[in-house]
Amino acid sequence: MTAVPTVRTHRLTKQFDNHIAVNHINLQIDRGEVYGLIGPNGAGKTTLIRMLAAAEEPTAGEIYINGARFLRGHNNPELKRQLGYLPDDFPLYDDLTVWDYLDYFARLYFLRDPQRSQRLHEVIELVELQQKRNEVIATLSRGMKQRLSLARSIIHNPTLLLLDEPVSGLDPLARVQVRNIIKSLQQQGMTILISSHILSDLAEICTSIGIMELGRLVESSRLQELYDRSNQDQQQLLISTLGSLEDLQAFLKRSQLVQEVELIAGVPSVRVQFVGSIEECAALLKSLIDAGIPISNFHRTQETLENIFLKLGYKQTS
Ligand SMILES: Nc1ncnc2c1ncn2[C@@H]1O[C@H](COP(=O)(O)OP(=O)(O)OP(=O)(O)O)[C@@H](O)[C@H]1O
Repeated sequence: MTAVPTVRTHRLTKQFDNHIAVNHINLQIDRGEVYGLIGPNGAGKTTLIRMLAAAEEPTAGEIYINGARFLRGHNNPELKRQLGYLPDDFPLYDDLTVWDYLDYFARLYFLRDPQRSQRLHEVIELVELQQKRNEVIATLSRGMKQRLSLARSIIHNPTLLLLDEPVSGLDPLARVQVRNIIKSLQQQGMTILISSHILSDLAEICTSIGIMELGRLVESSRLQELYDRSNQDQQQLLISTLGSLEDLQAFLKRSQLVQEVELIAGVPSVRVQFVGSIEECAALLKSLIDAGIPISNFHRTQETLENIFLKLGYKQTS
């Protein structure tokens, strides 16, 4: 029996006046995935996330969370209990302490003591705000505030966490901290949907990627599949030798699968554009060794998610 996906949508659509912001989207996110949603400004990511979070009513289509359907015009309390949502502009209450703020939200979810206090300790530890527990929110840095918002969105231990641009405006260290929290939540079994324009961050944490363009989901794949597909067309190899660079270059140029060989300044290495499969790549390495060329490094580089996105040719909205 196949497992029920955590999120499934069927022809999900949102129209604002004459503008279709989300257009017949069939999305599936399996349990335990970290699903990265990317796409240019105005592609419809926020609108899609808001519909999944029950913050926006769809114009048409269906949403299923863990197999149960969101009912139109119904409060869906059981389903909402399974959702955590961090919008990109959620207000914090500056005068409250970290503890009181989280306690307030825990009460909204009817968590009772001693479980409520225990859960507060857990999430405060997870987002590393133990030292700031009794500080008022106004005194926190931007990164700390974002970690606190993340703690608020998971206080009720949801199965699905929806994060809309959670790292925008954060410095590199603060982004690492948020990434680490997301990794911990995934290890605890949470399914996470995250939108971001910082593709290098998504590449670090995501298991799958969806690309939106003009309201449509134009790509939805496992991250590894995207990498494999992009590597099928062309790969870059970095090869170093202890011997003569000229011999190495001449040998490589005889291979029909090598399109270009470029010397790298200052080091005994070449950069090679290679158009073969991974097996042919292994065969190239073997042939170099068989030919007696002393190879000291042979590295097949991974295309970045950013390059894959650009190579796929997705365009900006107007
Ligand atoms: N409440 C609304 N009323 C009218 N149009 C809206 C509304 N919300 C969003 N839109 C429009 O729907 C389209 C999709 O917007 P959305 O915010 O979902 O895109 P996005 O991919 O999240 O963009 P960004 O990356 O800039 O956050 C845009 O053209 C936007 O102007």
